[in-house]
Amino acid sequence: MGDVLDVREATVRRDGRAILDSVDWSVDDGQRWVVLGPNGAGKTTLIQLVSGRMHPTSGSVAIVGERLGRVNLEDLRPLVGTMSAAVDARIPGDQRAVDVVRTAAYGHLATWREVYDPQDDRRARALLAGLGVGSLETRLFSTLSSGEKKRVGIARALMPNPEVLILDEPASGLDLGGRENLVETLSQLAFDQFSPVIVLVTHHVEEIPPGFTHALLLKDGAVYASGQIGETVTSANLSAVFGLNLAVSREDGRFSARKV
Ligand SMILES: Nc1ncnc2c1ncn2[C@@H]1O[C@H](COP(=O)(O)OP(=O)(O)OP(=O)(O)O)[C@@H](O)[C@H]1O
Repeated sequence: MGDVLDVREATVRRDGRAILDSVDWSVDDGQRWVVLGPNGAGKTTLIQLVSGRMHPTSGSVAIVGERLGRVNLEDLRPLVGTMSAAVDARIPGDQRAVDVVRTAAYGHLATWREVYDPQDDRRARALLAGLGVGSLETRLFSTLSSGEKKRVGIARALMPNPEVLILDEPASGLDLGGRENLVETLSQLAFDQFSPVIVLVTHHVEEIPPGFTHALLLKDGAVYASGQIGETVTSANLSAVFGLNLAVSREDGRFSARKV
């Protein structure tokens, strides 16, 4: 039983089809997970379950011991911070970076009152600085580059001090430099013992930051493999999941994969 996330035989049915099929997943404190799988494998659906945005059709999902269905989804949401393109798209562009982050303390997307707790203010600025965008705190969100927006989005997700940080394809759309810089920042977060549990959804093994400990491979809505990252992100497993012969290698904590 996972003490932070506990998913048991979770099935989600849509249009008569199991888009998530009897998924078991246990996540404990201190773990950093990557979720991999081809398009349509069910990654987004699983993330919606464990961030309290959707109920399973059958089976159970518990977040820090609180089981979906027994508590209000609204009460569970502050436990999970999410950074995704979908959340980014809802952030009003006329908000300053620091406001985008500190409003998250109250679950809002935009400033709705002028007076903030100075502690929130300090925390928002410290998170921006920690993510390397401290100098941009007064810039309007709409004027930030894609990479800068992603860093502000991660600071925002961390603001309520969640138990779980979910990063849904954080490197998508970034150029090579932006990706490498973000992977480095995420690696620092992964190695930081004070970071919450981290779940990273990605399509590319090159985007797995050093320091990640576990991997979950999804195929056709079901778990194909799950466990320690080195034993799970293997040539045999990825070849089976993606349906082509892949050679996976790992150097200095970084993975790469190519067709053979
Ligand atoms: N509301 C819905 N109704 C019907 N089918 C759905 C619904 N939501 C998702 N699906 C289907 O469920 C499957 C899994 O979708 P999901 O978005 O979870 O996959 P994913 O692994 O995140 O894919 P991608 O990598 O393309 O983002 C897909 O085939 C999708 O079309």
